[in-house]
Amino acid sequence: MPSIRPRLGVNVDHIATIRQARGTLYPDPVFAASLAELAGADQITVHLREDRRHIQDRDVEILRRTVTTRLNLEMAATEEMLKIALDIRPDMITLVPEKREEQTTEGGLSVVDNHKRLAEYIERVRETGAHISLFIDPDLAQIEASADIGAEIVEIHTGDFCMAAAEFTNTKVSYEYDRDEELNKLIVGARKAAQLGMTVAAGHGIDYKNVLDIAAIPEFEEFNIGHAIVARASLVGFERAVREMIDAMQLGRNQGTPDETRHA
Ligand SMILES: CC(=O)[C@@H](O)[C@H](O)COP(=O)(O)O
Ligand SMILES: NCC(=O)COP(=O)(O)O
Repeated sequence: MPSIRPRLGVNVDHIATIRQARGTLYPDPVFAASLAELAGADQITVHLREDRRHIQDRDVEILRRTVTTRLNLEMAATEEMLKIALDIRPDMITLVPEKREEQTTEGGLSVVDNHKRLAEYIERVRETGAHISLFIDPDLAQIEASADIGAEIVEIHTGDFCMAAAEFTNTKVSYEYDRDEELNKLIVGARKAAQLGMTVAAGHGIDYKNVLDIAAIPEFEEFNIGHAIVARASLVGFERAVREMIDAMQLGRNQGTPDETRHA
C-alpha cells in the first residue's frame, strides 16, 4: 500500500461553540476554515445540529461561498436538513444520528434498523449533487447495509477506540473498552467497507496521539477531526494545529499496521 497520507477534513464546530458560549460574533468558524485551508486542510466539515448549539445557518451559507477545498455538511436525516442541503449544495453530505440531550455524537447511524427510510432519504439527497457519506459504527452489518443502500462513502465512528486509547480522561468510559479489540474493529471494518467499493473515512474523538494507529490503517482515505485541533489551536494557533495534525497523519500512515494485528 502506498504511504500517501489520508485527506484531512477540519471540523470547525467548536470554534462556533466558543462563540455561542458568549453570544459574540467571534471567533468566527469561517475565518478558522480559511486558516485551516491555508495550513493544508483538504476539506472543511461542519455539523449543523438541529438545536444549533454551535454552527449556525449563517455559517454554512458563508462557508459555501468561501471554502475553496470541499465543504462537508454533517446533518441529521430530517426534512429541515434536506431543505437546507438543497439550498446550500455542499460538496459532501454526511448523515449522522442526533440526540438533543447528548454531549456529543454517541454512536453511528443504524442503517440496519432504518434501511428503507435511509434508502429513500439518500435518493432525495442525491438531488443536491453532493457525495453522500454515512456515519456508522465499525460494525460489519452496518457496513454491509450502507453498501446495500448505495452509500458512496462511509465514515467509521472511531470514538470507542479513542476512548479506549485514552490513558488519562475525566470520564470513566475509557475503561469499558479494550484498546486492541476496538482497533481491530476499525481495521476489519475499514477493510470490509473498501472491499464493498466504498470510500472509507474515519472520525470522532481523534487526537494527535491516537491518530497514529488509525492513520496506519491503509483503507482510511479521509479523516474528519475537530475537537482536538480546536483545543490545540487555542494554545498554539490554528494553522500550526492543523499542520501538526497533517504531520501526525503522515507519520501514522508511514508506520503502517503490522500484519499480525490485521485479523480477518
Ligand atoms: C458526527 C461527529 O462526530 C461530529 O460532527 C461531532 O458531532 C462534532 O460535533 P459535536 O461535538 O456537536 O458532536
Ligand atoms: N465526524 C467527526 C468530526 O467531524 C469531528 O469529530 P471530533 O474530532 O470533534 O470528535
